[in-house]
Amino acid sequence: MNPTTTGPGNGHSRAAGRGGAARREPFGVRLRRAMDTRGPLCVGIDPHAALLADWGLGDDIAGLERFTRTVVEALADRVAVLKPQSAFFERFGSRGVAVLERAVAESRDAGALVVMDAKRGDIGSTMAAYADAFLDPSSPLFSDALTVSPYLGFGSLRPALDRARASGCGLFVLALTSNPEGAEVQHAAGGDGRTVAATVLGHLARENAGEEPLGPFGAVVGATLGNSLAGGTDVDLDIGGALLAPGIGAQGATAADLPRVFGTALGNVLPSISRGVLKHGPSGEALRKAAAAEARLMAEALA
Ligand SMILES: O=c1ccn([C@@H]2O[C@H](COP(=O)(O)O)[C@@H](O)[C@H]2O)c(=O)[nH]1
Repeated sequence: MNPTTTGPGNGHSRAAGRGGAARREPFGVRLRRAMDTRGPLCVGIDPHAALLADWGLGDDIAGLERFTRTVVEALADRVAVLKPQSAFFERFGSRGVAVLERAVAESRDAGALVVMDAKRGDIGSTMAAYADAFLDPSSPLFSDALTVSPYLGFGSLRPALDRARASGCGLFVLALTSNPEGAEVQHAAGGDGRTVAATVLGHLARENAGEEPLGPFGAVVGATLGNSLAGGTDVDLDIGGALLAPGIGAQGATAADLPRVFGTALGNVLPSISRGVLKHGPSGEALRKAAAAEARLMAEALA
């Protein structure tokens, strides 16, 4: 992470407008550049009730507003990616969503890429509406990328895949999640004998084929997976897209786990930390120091 970075690092300029009348560079190009110049780190904006209390804030809209503004002002001009967790905003209803809208716009204006962690997934016709909500440049929640769930069938994501590509955006598709319960679905074998995770990753590799330096479609693969991918699995993480790796910090994984989990795909990993950085607030300076230290650790681990 370059602490002196202040300009837009996301291929988006005010001149082009937030939605961007000019054609946006593909997400994989923008993400690679952001990781290379700002450091390979995604910081999650997860305003847990417990964190609001730790920061001396109320579990109310004013607390949510202050928390979010502090994180965006401290980090959006220097970290590669910010990842607001939509659930923590939705729980305050429309006023929480308004805070989220401002956070997305201000983060992007300050140069961070925004991955909206909303984990949407539905039948194709409804996926088209989710694509309108998060991947249409005219939407108030327009983000650089969206997390999506493939468990209604990878093909049900088609409207979001197409919209993301057309808008210069990306998707992160759940493949091997960081929580222990994920294995019962993701390691299950389908009719062809392949695990669900391998099938999802195979689809992503095909969608990204020919895209350099990274395709627009990434996978979520938890940093918590330990040795579970070491030999004897059908999982291939070389999908030509980024691997968003949550689970570092509060969920127990560390930078030292990354080489073991990701093997030859290590160079495409985007480590993600929420509480592990946010616990250093409410001081903006302390948040910046924590994020810079994590970015350094991650860069070393991925080198
Ligand atoms: O497999 C997954 C997918 C998403 N997440 C999300 O990342 C953050 C993790 O927060 P920490 O405080 O760093 O544990 C959170 O928003 C999750 O919903 C994940 O953890 N695992």
